[in-house]
Amino acid sequence: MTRYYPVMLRIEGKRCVVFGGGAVAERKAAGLLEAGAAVTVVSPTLTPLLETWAADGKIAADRRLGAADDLDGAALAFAATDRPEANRRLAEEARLRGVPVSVADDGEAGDFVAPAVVRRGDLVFAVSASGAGPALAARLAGELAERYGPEYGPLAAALRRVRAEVRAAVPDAADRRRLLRTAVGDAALAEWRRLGPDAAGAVLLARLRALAEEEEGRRGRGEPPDPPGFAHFS
Ligand SMILES: C[C@@]1(CC(=O)O)C2=NC(=C\c3[nH]c(c(CCC(=O)O)c3CC(=O)O)Cc3[nH]c(c(CC(=O)O)c3CCC(=O)O)/C=C3\N/C(=C\2)[C@@H](CCC(=O)O)[C@]3(C)CC(=O)O)/[C@H]1CCC(=O)O
Ligand SMILES: NC(=O)c1ccc[n+]([C@@H]2O[C@H](COP(=O)([O-])OP(=O)(O)OC[C@H]3O[C@@H](n4cnc5c(N)ncnc54)[C@H](O)[C@@H]3O)[C@@H](O)[C@H]2O)c1
Repeated sequence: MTRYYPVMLRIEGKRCVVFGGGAVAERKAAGLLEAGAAVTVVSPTLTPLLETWAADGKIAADRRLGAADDLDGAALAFAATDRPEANRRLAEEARLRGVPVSVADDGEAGDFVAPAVVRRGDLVFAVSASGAGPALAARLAGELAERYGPEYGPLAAALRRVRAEVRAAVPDAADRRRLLRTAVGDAALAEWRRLGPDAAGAVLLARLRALAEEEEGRRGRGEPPDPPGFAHFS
């Protein structure tokens, strides 16, 4: 059993090679495109959607069997053919070149595994069962998608601006930390939604200070903080 280390990779514009052109390859290519990668699919056959992406220039497609030199200059590789021997061989070639590779039919044979992903703008949920049960990862990600709907996308964008404002305007570290915790409480999140993405930085900061003062008041009266999970910070 492998204990994986989760990361958020910057792969925009980087060459990512997917071997195979079936449903699994399509899913990996879709995830890579979401992150702006330069995707090359190498496979004798492609799904209709992969064909469309190739025709539209969204991906590069080489309609043939995968070969070792496809890996030259790659940042990531995915061995997602339906041929276990081909996947294993391509994974070995990737490793020789120092290219991290995932293996679709045998997670343990690769350097990394793909999580189930839910994107809400800057907010990204990635769930992994470390190869124990991809369907469980997919199910739990589905639950997160229901709990955290599309409204969390713009909300994260507003929070990014609030945070920039606080970092620029509040020199005291403890004060900053207190404000930035208040900025992710239920009341603040509702406020960022209400004010929308175009509110002036000074307005956002003024609202945040007011909310922090209300919170101080609650704390003074012995009432629970917002959000409740932050109790252990204070
Ligand atoms: C999460 C997700 C992300 C993605 O692919 O982008 C993903 N698999 C998904 C779906 C899925 N995959 C499979 C089923 C059928 C049910 C079942 O078999 O359980 C379903 C469910 C479905 O289709 O609904 C079959 C399967 N998958 C792997 C093997 C081989 C093996 O176990 O080693 C086999 C058997 C093949 C065979 O029998 O021939 C291997 C891997 N699949 C992984 C990721 C990595 C581990 C992640 C983890 O454990 O968390 C890993 C190790 C490598 C990798 O691919 O990175 C995506 C859900 C996306 C979403 O819907 O949100
Ligand atoms: N990791 C996962 O999420 C997951 C999920 C389901 C299945 N699987 C495994 O992944 C494999 C692929 O699944 P699929 O549904 O996409 O299969 P598929 O049969 O739909 O597609 C396989 C693709 O690989 C291509 N191919 C075959 N040999 C090749 C080679 N040497 N080089 C390049 N391309 C080659 C085929 O032309 C085809 O396009 C399955 O065999 C299964 O073992 C993995």
